[in-house]
Amino acid sequence: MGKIKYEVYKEVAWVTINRPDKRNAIDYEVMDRLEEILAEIEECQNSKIVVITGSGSQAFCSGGDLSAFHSLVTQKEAYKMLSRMGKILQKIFLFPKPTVALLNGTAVGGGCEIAVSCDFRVAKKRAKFGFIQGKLGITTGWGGAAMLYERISQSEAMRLLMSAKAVTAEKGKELGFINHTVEPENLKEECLDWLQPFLEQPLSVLKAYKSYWLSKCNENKIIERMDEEIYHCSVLWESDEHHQAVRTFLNKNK
Ligand SMILES: CC[C@H](C(=O)O)C(=O)SCCNC(=O)CCNC(=O)[C@H](O)C(C)(C)COP(=O)(O)OP(=O)(O)OC[C@H]1O[C@@H](n2cnc3c(N)ncnc32)[C@H](O)[C@@H]1OP(=O)(O)O
Repeated sequence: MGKIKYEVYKEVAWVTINRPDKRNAIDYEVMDRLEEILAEIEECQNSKIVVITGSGSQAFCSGGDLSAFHSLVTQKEAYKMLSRMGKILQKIFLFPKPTVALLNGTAVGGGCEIAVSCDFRVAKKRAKFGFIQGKLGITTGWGGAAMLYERISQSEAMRLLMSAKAVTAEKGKELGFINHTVEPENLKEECLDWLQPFLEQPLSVLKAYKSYWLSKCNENKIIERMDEEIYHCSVLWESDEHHQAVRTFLNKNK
């Protein structure tokens, strides 16, 4: 089984990051497959909605693979990786079909950026999420802040980003970041139940409503703000604080 599982089931395209032993961290192979699968889903007439989730019961996604990206030292090296994943999240944010992040567990760092790139977030009860990048001496690096400011209020978005703290799905519901919570036992079916009213509409209607939202967003402005954020993260990436924080994490189990 590859690092991403993809199937169409009950008119939903299910995309599952499949690295549970690494808390579904994103590496270059995951990026390769995400690019391929998103292109396939865009053309597919058998799916009306895209759900992105993670394998296992512990994590949705723990962000960038710190082992894989530890070798990126300079701003230029970091920017190449960050901008590649940033383009993937731009594609998800601007995707013509409705998109859903199904948080099957913890979402931290870039994992939250994947979640915020989706139109909706459905979370397992007691899941936690956190834009924790500040603890690594960087900001969000895949455009997550720009997208978060489109999803919830400025002050709550800024609080999540600047505090770099993980919060519960219940708190996320209060903020309007989490749209629905489901019991852990039957995530996929409960998520499908919540999506059922959407699935009763023709794909053409769902795509039209998504396009009205994207018109309001001003796509070019979103892309510009995401690119600016990605560049700033790549500059911070070079800092000793960031490299030390990554070393600390990678040495923690040694
Ligand atoms: C690239 C930039 C990007 C961005 O913002 O644009 C980012 O995402 S920066 C943020 C990067 N992510 C992190 O700092 C999170 C690191 N992981 C954790 O904090 C924890 O693993 C957590 C909370 C996700 C889960 O904790 P838990 O106790 O359940 O698991 P372990 O920590 O014991 O981890 C199990 C196993 O997975 C490996 N792991 C977890 N996260 C990552 C990761 N992001 N990259 C690489 N490897 C990861 C961890 O090392 C353990 O491996 P093992 O071989 O079993 O020791």
